[in-house]
Amino acid sequence: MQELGVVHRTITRAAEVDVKALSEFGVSTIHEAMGRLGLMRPYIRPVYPGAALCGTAVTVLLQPGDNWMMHVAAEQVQPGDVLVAACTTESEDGFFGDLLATSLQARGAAGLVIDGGCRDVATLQEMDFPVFSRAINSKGTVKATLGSVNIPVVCANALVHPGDVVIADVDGVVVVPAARASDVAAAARKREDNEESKRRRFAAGELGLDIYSMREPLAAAGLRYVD
Ligand SMILES: O=C([O-])CC(=O)C(=O)O
Ligand SMILES: [Mg+2]
Repeated sequence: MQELGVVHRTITRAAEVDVKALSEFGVSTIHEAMGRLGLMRPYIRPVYPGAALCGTAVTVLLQPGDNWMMHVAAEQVQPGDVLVAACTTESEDGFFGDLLATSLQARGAAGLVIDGGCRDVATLQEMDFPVFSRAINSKGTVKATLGSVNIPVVCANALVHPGDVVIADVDGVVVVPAARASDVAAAARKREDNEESKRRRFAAGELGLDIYSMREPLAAAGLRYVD
């Protein structure tokens, strides 16, 4: 996050096949599958119900109150990319709205994750352009200060390199490093299959106490039942 005034035009995106594989899983499953890593802070929320996205990161570092770099970043977006916008300091300004969304959508973007504010939300919902932000805020921004595009950024506590896979749904936002995308997708599949068998047992009335063999360790820990 140190390099200002630069646009990296060549980035290595995660393989399409891995992005597609990851798109089949929810954020919680992927976060667990990668060893409980990669989550953004939970204050990043979808701006409308049902918003969800999965794609490769194009990153942008913004200055507070200034969305100049969003327009610079738009040119670097390719179909299937998710724009990930970090800010040099905490800011809830309305950096993004339906005009920028129209531009990104025209370039095939899969959505936006921004550690800042977003506006024009009703139109974004109509457009079905998924945005995850820290605030919904009408407050306008100027175009005067350089940031950077496609540098590694920290967005809501998550380190994001250009080309990483970003997945967002109602549970939150998770970032999978491009080099781990294939392994994490395989681990997520395994986890989901395992959960499905547990789901069936819970539905049939079995208790977690028995499914997870908890009775013995609970007794060893001194748990007493009083009738
Ligand atoms: O224009 C801006 O600065 C942000 C906005 O509202 C839009 O993109 O529609
Ligand atoms: Mg607007």
